[in-house]
Amino acid sequence: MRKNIVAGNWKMNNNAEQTQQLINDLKTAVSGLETETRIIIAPTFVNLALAQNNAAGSSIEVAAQNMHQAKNGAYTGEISADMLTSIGLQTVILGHSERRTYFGENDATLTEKVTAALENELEVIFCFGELLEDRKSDNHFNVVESQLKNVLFNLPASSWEKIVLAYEPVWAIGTGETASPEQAQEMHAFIRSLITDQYGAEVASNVSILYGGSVKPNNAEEIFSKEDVDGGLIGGASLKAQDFTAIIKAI
Ligand SMILES: O=C[C@H](O)COP(=O)(O)O
Repeated sequence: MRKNIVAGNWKMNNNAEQTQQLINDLKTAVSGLETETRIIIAPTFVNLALAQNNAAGSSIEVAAQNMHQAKNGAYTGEISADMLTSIGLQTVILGHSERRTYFGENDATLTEKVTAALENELEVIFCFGELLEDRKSDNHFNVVESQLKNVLFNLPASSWEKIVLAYEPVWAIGTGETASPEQAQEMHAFIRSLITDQYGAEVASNVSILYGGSVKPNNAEEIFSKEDVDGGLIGGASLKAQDFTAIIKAI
């Protein structure tokens, strides 16, 4: 049975002190919550170990925002899957649109990254989604289908236990504009149907599909109420303990 997940992608925000403070605030806020929802935060690389230590003993899981596909070697500035698991991390976000846009990540790179993550037994939160021009030209289903098929559909069915999907229409990220709950549901149902066609109903029904793109306390409940929306990948609103907690409570 798939789980609801609320994951906060902190992006390039919060120094060490702010990381510690936000985790402390979050721990207090979620300590009394009776929820089955998985709560994940993804601080910047340099603060992952600190976050891991601070979150220990709470229900907050820590994830990385990215990793390199190589095992190790001369890749200045990069971080390997083994380095992440060595500090106790179990989850990595891959394929975020900011990585695709600003750092040139594409289907080929992401195939390598997903493979390396899974080989190291990391869970992958795989992000994908169409640009505004794709939606305007009614090409959004094709774009999403190819992003998924090119990177994930060669995996064996067993690997899907370690895959979480995050549909993030690029036009809704950080813009204050969200997909309507109906648009999100329409796309999430389409994604689940693609997985059903490729892997069968059991795999499809067990995959958590998160929505990301300007999810806030005031719109989370309506988006999360949709049948195929299993939570969210939250950017801006994950930087305030109160807002992030309100979003967790909205499931
Ligand atoms: O990873 C999170 C997404 O990019 C959403 O960011 P946002 O909530 O600031 O729009």
